[in-house]
Amino acid sequence: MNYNLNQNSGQEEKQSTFQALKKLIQLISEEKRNLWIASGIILLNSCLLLTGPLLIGHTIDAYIRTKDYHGVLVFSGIILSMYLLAFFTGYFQTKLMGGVGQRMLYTLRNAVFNKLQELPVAFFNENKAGDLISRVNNDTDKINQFFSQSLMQFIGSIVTMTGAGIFLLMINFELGAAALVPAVLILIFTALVSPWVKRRNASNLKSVGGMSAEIQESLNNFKVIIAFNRRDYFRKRFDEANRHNYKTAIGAGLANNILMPVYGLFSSMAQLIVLLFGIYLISQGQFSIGLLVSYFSYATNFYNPLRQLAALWANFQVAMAGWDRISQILSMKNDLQQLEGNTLTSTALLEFKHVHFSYTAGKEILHDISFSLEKGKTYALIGPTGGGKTTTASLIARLYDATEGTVLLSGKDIRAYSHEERAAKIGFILQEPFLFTGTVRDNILYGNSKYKDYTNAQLEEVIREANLDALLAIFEDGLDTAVTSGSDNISLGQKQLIAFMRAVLRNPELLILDEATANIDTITEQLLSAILKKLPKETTLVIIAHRLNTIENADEIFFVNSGEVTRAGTLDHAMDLLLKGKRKS
Ligand SMILES: Nc1ncnc2c1ncn2[C@@H]1O[C@H](COP(=O)(O)OP(=O)(O)OP(=O)(O)O)[C@@H](O)[C@H]1O
Repeated sequence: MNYNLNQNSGQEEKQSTFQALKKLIQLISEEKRNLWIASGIILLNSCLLLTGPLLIGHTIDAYIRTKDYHGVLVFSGIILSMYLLAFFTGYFQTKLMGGVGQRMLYTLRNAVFNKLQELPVAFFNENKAGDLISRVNNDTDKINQFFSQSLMQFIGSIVTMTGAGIFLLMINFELGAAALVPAVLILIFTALVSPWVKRRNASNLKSVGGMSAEIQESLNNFKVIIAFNRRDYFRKRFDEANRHNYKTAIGAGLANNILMPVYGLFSSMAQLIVLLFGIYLISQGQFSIGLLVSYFSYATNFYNPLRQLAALWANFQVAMAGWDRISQILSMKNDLQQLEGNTLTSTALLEFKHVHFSYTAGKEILHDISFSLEKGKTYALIGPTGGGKTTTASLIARLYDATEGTVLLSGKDIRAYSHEERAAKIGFILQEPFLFTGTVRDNILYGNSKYKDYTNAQLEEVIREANLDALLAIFEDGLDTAVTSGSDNISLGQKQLIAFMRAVLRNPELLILDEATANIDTITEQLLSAILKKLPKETTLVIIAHRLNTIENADEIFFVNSGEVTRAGTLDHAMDLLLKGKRKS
């Protein structure tokens, strides 16, 4: 599956506006009732507003011209009450739709965020965090804005226009038909320019995503930027992203506003038609002044909402462009699926059978790899930088699936295990451990529900039994030591220790340490090796290390170079291979 959102035009983009809207409404199905109520109110409001001009015309012809002031007063009262009712129902509907919009935003953001949680590592390799944040934050808000502010006006405008159109035709068909000709031209124009308007808005949302990615990257790397004094470089990069966003925003703004003057022009044309044709009909004795006043009112009731629709239609296109970007994420599927009913085919704890792997199509990183790991043994993966050690370990932990060949865990295809089963069996300490804001305790217990209700004293006991107490003692406040976002208050080595404790406490059958001691001093490193020696004897260890002293106790050493894994025999032989490999590269 192509996980790159900016390359993947996605099926979602090809769907019609109607299909897109249908899917969006499905996602917020629990709001359907409120949408119906609000639509009912809009219908009532439009009926109230539409009967107004008819009553005004009637008041002029029946009471003002005959000087029946009692009738004028009664009808003025009726008209005023109708407008007041329309005001209160309008207020209620605005309140209702504001709630709908906010709940929709909540549901959408949850849906997108939950989908992100389901997606594999490959998805995050392909997409920048800043762009994803912009989709979760900004694009969902565009949809909220349309639903909370524009949708009901949109429906209201259409209902009012339809009603006014019917009245125009009913009062005088020829005059009505003539008055509606400009509206037909407007519809054709709108249908023609809408795809262009949507494209302009999509390009603007994309550039907002790009800018957000730029900000995220420079904030993440601010220490390097300051240390290398590259502020100007990043300023320039941000300026370019900002300029691009500015240009696309101007383009989108132009597209969104182009409808307005065109609609205005056609509305004025319609009024001129009504005036000239109406005067002609009065001169022929076929029309009264009262009717012409009502007629003008209906023509205004038809063309004013139409003018409003120009702005609302642009909002709708922005929302649909946002929805396309969101539905691209929602349509992504995790291709690391669980296989059904797999039988035992190997006795080893883990086995690679003719495994090939590519991160991107056409560039193979691992070539036809076969090896097996036995229960309770310690293995080391050594090899030159970029040789494929982390990639091999990532396939052992099923962060990715092999492009070809099979990985077996306890004799079964690794794809036959659920994510929970696999995570319980395999512990992986990454090169760059990631910690969450909280305490050392929160981070140690991350993904480990077994001890979540333990008191600190009970947990300390468990830590002592696992021989990890000397590591915990390194932290000033023990389990309560604060870890802040970005974990800048603790050292890289300390981060590795927390990741180490986290993995060991889960008691996995297979523990992978990818350069897990690279930032740790020699004495603490010896402490870690002692802990590793005391792990349950059936635990299998896979250690990736550049420092060879960390692997001297390995039962077997694999040499990983240029995407090939070979048995390296003794430590001396492995060092020989490593030196040769380095000389070659
Ligand atoms: N996410 C990725 N997308 C594309 N290519 C990648 C990705 N990660 C690694 N590679 C490529 O795969 C190859 C093997 O990388 P890998 O990280 O497995 O090497 P390594 O032996 O662990 O190196 P090191 O000792 O520096 O950690 C490299 O050529 C690298 O450029």
